[in-house]
Amino acid sequence: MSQPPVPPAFPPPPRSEWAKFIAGFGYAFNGLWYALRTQRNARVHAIIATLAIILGIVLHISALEFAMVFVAITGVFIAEMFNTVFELCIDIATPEYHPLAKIAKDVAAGAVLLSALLSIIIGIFIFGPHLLALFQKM
Ligand SMILES: Nc1ncnc2c1ncn2[C@@H]1O[C@H](COP(=O)(O)OP(=O)(O)OP(=O)(O)O)[C@@H](O)[C@H]1O
Repeated sequence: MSQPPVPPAFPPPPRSEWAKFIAGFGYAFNGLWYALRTQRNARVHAIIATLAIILGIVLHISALEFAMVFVAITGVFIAEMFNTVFELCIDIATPEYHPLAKIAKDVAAGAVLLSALLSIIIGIFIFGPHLLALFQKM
């Protein structure tokens, strides 16, 4: 009996090295979009990041301060995306309850929490003095 055609596990490899390089960006943006689309925390980070950037513009923070704000924003996103990767890998490996799966997911979530706390501290150090100066002027 003839077998139905098996779909390729991955998209067929692009031809040239340049096409592979460009396709790599496409895959990376797919990953970024997946995280924003499916992860509630990533969307909350995106809203807070936008507000922080607007506040930075309004308060005229320096270029170095902006650089720190972007480091904090990117750090939280990177942690959130790795957390998503771990969750997906754990769900593939252990769809049922497993105490080690629980620990792995909790540790990954802890890393996101840590990066969020760090960004709050950075935010206080950067925006605090500007907001204080603003209120003293009033
Ligand atoms: N397979 C499992 N075995 C044991 N405990 C699990 C398992 N899957 C999830 N858990 C527990 O449930 C918690 C939440 O897991 P879940 O995968 O729903 O993550 P989440 O934080 O809700 O994900 P999201 O970031 O998508 O909202 C984990 O931190 C872990 O304590």
